[in-house]
Formats: sequence, C-alpha cells, structure tokens
Amino acid sequence: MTGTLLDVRGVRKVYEGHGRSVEAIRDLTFTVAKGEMVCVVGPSGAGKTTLLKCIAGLLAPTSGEVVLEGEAVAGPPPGMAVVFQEYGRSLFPWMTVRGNVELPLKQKKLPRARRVELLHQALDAVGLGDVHGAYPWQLSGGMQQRVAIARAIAYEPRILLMDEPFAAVDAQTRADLEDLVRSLWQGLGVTTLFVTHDIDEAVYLGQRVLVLSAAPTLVLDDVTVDLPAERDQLSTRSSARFAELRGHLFAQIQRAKTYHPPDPPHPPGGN
Ligand SMILES: Nc1ncnc2c1ncn2[C@@H]1O[C@H](COP(=O)(O)OP(=O)(O)OP(=O)(O)O)[C@@H](O)[C@H]1O
Repeated sequence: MTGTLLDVRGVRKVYEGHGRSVEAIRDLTFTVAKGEMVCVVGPSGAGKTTLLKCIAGLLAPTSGEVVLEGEAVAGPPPGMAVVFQEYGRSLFPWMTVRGNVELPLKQKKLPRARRVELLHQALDAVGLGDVHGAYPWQLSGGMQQRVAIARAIAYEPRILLMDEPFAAVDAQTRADLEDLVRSLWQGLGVTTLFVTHDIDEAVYLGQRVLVLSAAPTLVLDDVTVDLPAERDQLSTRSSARFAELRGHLFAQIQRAKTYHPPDPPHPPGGN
C-alpha cells in the first residue's frame, strides 16, 4: 500500500432549490491510500450518498475539492466504478449479463478479445461463470448485485465506490457478498470506499472506518480496524477485538446523531 489515491479536501455540499437550502455536508476531509479498503458509516441522512456522488464527479461540491491521483475531479473521472444499492435499476434489463458487463469495456474501446477475457474473469470471480446469456430479471437479487460487482471489476477501476450495496439482499446473501468483496479486494488490490449504515459490516470489511456526524456533516472519527487480514464470518465476528471495535463505533454513531458542529466561519465582510 503506497501513496494517497483519493484526497477529499474540505468538501461542503449545500443543496439549493425550491426556496430552501439543505447543508448536507459541512466539511469533509480525509485521504484513502492506494490499495486501501475504507468503510464510511454515519446516521441516516448524514450525507453518505452525497459524499460518494461528489467523489464520483456526479455532483459538484459547493466548496472544497476531490482529488484523484493528483487530479481534481470535475466530472466522472476515468477509472472509477460505482456499485449502488439499487441493483434493480443499475443493470439494463434489455441487455444480457454479458451485454451489461461488456458495455463499459466497449466505451473504454478495448479490443474484443480483451473484453471477452475480462468478462470471463469477472463473472468467474463472482461465481456467475455460467449465466452470460441470462437477463437481469431472470436472476435473484443477490445474483444481480454480483453482476453489478462483476461489471465494476471487469472495468479494472483505479477506485471502486460502493454505496450500501448489500442493503437490499437477505442476510445470508449479504454475508456471502461481503466475503466476495473482501476476497476480490485481496486478490485484485483495488482501492475501495464502501458506504454502509451497518457497523458490523464496516468492521468486518474495512481496514479503516470513517464515522460521519449527522448533517451538517463532519468526520467524527477515523478508526483503524486492527483485525487480522484473514477474516471469516464466524470467528472474526465472535472475536473479542471485533466486539470492542463495534462497541466503540456504536458509541460514536450515538454521539454522531446529536453532534452539532460549530458554525462555519463567515467570510470577511459577509453577513
Ligand atoms: N437532490 C437533493 N436535493 C435536496 N436535498 C437533498 C438531495 N439529496 C439529498 N438531500 C438531502 O441531503 C441530506 C443527506 O442526504 P444523503 O442521501 O446524502 O444521506 P445518506 O447519509 O446517504 O442517507 P441514508 O443513510 O438515509 O441513505 C438529507 O437531508 C437529504 O434530504
């Protein structure tokens, strides 16, 4: 793990419209190193999705900036993949699994042979090597989310952003998908920022966990997850250190819900 890949500097986001303004994010500053797996937790409405959209270049911050490998993000940057919670809306229903996974590779203008190679590797990696020709609506929710993950990794992103990707699947599927994400991360070394509202999931997956306060949002805590790199659903989750970390994060989230940051400094001469 070397060097900073993502640098989020003083990002503030105020939504304006219909005569009211909502300050979703007050001031977020943190970095993610190349190859790191960082989870982000925070109370509902803390601005987690807003943060990811700013990082993905889908929303412009009101102030501050997002820098990816030394370049300021001013629109969706090349080499970034996003997996959303709503798998049902993120895959094109009229395209087969193969068509969905290949689409960004075609946009990248990769030659056919390389596309086919990446397609096979990615579908095998998520355990869906035999469903190329199926349509998303013929698959279960967990399988559709695997296709979305396959599409993201086939693209060979510099950074993978995941926004509560497992919130809508059942508990057993969720555990399987968590293990899939960890093994893909360990195998491919792709830098990952994983947003979740689930503290246990954050501790299980992450090397670090950022705790956001309620809106207007700040980073309240940055916790190193000093669990062994080899994790499994039973022994890791029942270890004493896991319980300590989750207890600490739980207390921080409780604090986050009622935390009121100081008002931002007014610009000189402003009201
Ligand atoms: N397009 C928008 N226009 C106006 N306000 C918005 C918009 N999108 C989000 N907000 C507001 O910004 C705040 C943060 O929303 P956001 O969805 O980023 O939070 P979140 O932490 O992802 O929430 P959750 O955990 O419930 O998914 C909320 O108060 C929300 O109502």
